[in-house]
Amino acid sequence: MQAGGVCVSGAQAGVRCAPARSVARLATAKRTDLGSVFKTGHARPFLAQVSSQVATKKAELGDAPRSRSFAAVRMSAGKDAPMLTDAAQLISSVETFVFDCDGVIWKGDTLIDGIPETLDMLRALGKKLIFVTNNSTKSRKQYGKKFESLGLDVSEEEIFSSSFAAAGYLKSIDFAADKKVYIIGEVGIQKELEQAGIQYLGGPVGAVVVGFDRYLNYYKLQYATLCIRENPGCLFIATNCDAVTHLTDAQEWAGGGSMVGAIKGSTKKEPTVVGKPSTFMLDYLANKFNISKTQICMVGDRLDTDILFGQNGGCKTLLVLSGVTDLKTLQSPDNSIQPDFYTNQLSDLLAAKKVATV
Ligand SMILES: O=C(O)COP(=O)(O)O
Repeated sequence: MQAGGVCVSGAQAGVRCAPARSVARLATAKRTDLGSVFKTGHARPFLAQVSSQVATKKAELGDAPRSRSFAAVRMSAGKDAPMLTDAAQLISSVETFVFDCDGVIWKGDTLIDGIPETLDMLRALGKKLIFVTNNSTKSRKQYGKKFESLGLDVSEEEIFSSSFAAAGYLKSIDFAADKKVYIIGEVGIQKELEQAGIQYLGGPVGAVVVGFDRYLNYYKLQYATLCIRENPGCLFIATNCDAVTHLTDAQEWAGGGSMVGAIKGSTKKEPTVVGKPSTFMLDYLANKFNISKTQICMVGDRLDTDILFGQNGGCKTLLVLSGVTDLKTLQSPDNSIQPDFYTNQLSDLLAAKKVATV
């Protein structure tokens, strides 16, 4: 278990992660609060680095590196995606909506405008709703509580997180019962591994799972590196490679891709990615609910994860501009990932209701 910045798993048991408490404070700070957070002693150099990354991040957004471990990657033929003008037509053309969470449903812990009404409308129209998040910090059960705390009626069975995907992937390959997993990540991965009956404390380590980890430190990097480099057959699994995430709605923060990038750097190995855009979760849920993927509309705010995920699975795709992708990035000549449609935010689908009631 890892709690409050103390690492109590694997080789680094009991090691205090110096900047962890400050990171936790920073996570709840608005941009204007950063000054007071900076005054904390040991956090200053660390936070100075964070601040400069935040300043340059927006310019980098269209350039998130893609893992080569994905299955086939479908790119559109360089034609700009049209803006969604007929929400009713899109809604009637599919049976299921798969929603990304961060940037579509919420930003950090803040609900995006119009979400409850939009979900209610889609449910009233008989659509199946599924929520898929690359953020591995929570288990499906914990996400259920998050939805509830935001006033959304979503059941655990409708939620698929990359923490769940990591455990599901290991089960799907019959991960050896006598081997353990070493986790760079937070409690969500631990809980999902427990649920799947997979051990993650001690050795021998047969797989390293890397997810978003606010308590990352050098010892964790070193232990994961040793396992991957020196344990014969040790797997390197990434929950996701997202460049940024929303710890708060006030700014974007270094995402799970930064932790995965560190291990790629030290091992020179490519991970098996189980989160979006890998189709592992899509295949799983399509199979579980017996849904044809052509009857799914994938809605997301990221091109290189959500939209690619939908396209890799043969789904319709809708990009919303309420998250990390802006219109400029979508329409940049450097962007080769074009959704079927784009719109400002999910609640634009409510236009279908207006049409129906006129
Ligand atoms: O927070 C992340 O890294 C990604 O989360 P998302 O898949 O819900 O957008």
